[in-house]
Amino acid sequence: MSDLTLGDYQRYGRQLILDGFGLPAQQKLKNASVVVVGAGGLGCPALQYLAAAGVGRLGIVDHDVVEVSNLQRQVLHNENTANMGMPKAESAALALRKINSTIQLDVHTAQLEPSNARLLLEGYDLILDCTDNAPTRYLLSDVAVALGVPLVSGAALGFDGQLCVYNLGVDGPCYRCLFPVPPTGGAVRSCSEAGVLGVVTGTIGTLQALEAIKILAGLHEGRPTLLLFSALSMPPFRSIKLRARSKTCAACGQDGERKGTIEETDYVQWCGGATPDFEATGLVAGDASKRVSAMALRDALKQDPTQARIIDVRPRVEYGICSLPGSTNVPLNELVSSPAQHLTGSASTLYVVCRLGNDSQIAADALRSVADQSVRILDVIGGLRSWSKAVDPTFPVY
Ligand SMILES: Nc1ncnc2c1ncn2[C@@H]1O[C@H](COP(=O)(O)OP(=O)(O)OP(=O)(O)O)[C@@H](O)[C@H]1O
Ligand SMILES: [Zn+2]
Repeated sequence: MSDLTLGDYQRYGRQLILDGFGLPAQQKLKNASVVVVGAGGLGCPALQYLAAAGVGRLGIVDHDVVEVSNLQRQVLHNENTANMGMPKAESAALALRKINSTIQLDVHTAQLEPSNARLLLEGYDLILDCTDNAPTRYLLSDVAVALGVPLVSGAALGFDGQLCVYNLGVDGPCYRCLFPVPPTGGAVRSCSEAGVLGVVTGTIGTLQALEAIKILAGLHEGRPTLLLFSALSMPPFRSIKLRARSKTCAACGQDGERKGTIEETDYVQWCGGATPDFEATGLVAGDASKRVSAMALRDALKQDPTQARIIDVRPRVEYGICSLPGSTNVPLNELVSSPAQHLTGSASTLYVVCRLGNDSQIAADALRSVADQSVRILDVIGGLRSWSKAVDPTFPVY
């Protein structure tokens, strides 16, 4: 006997009539629960389609608040919720209730951590990883293994994306089977550093919802596959067949030594520490012999602009968006490959800037390695983000 209401038949009619879907699949969706961790670029489209398709219970976990820079791709949020600084989990729920008021939403404005992960995620049939950092990816994978539920994982950066279902069925691999050790710090870049196209997160997030619906409705073929998406290639999709679960995997293998150790694991440390956050106000101390605040750069320019040369190491496309007057653009890779070539001019101090204050440190070190004592080389803490916060509010933030 169907537990669909008359309204359900009307609402889901277009998928109910699909051959191979029908009433049985719709009922499975109605009785199913999915928790989506991250209500950002991937989580928003995923949640949107899961709610619209009638997944009976959706959990939303995100600790962050909505900002204007999210609206380019995080399609459940809007200008009002950004201006209010509303938590993303609430903002997403607000939009989802307008799409489908018949489903249950569990809103968790919380950061998923080893101490709360089991509690927040247990009781759901499936987990969606829509986050953007390695520690959370490992944590989610370990919890999915511990709870015995599939994990649909997405990632997007620049023009590229990835999609994979972990822990599927009896022998589907987990994230650790594929990546037993975390990538090294330098290899990991975030969307805020490297940029991302909204349609790319939209594509991957939508595919995450599709995988989830297939699994819940019993339509998934069950073969573990890694799907790679590259928006600038034609065709844009490639898929790689994955091996079954690794017997030696620390999490899901036979003697998995990590089993039962989630709460005791420092995932951030294991992944090489937190990404430094130089959302500077200009007040960060730093090593005074090597680093200065944006305000100190402003003062130096006021005092004697002829003695301050500014090298901006951002990529050309970013320099084209906005730049400090009098600065020279030398993208980081060019500078690092031949630093001596850029030690020209008569200024006594060379200031190195970038967007957030990370690349400028690498560039300043490269310049110091070839410079003599006559020139001081300083990088600007917090980069141009700090310049617009602490010195010139009319300078664009992007
Ligand atoms: N451990 C975690 N617990 C809860 N939410 C998380 C966790 N790690 C990441 N997230 C959330 O995952 C989402 C990732 O989405 P996305 O990268 O599109 O957003 P963003 O971090 O706001 O972007 P940007 O880097 O441009 O500021 C974010 O909303 C972030 O708050
Ligand atoms: Zn494994």
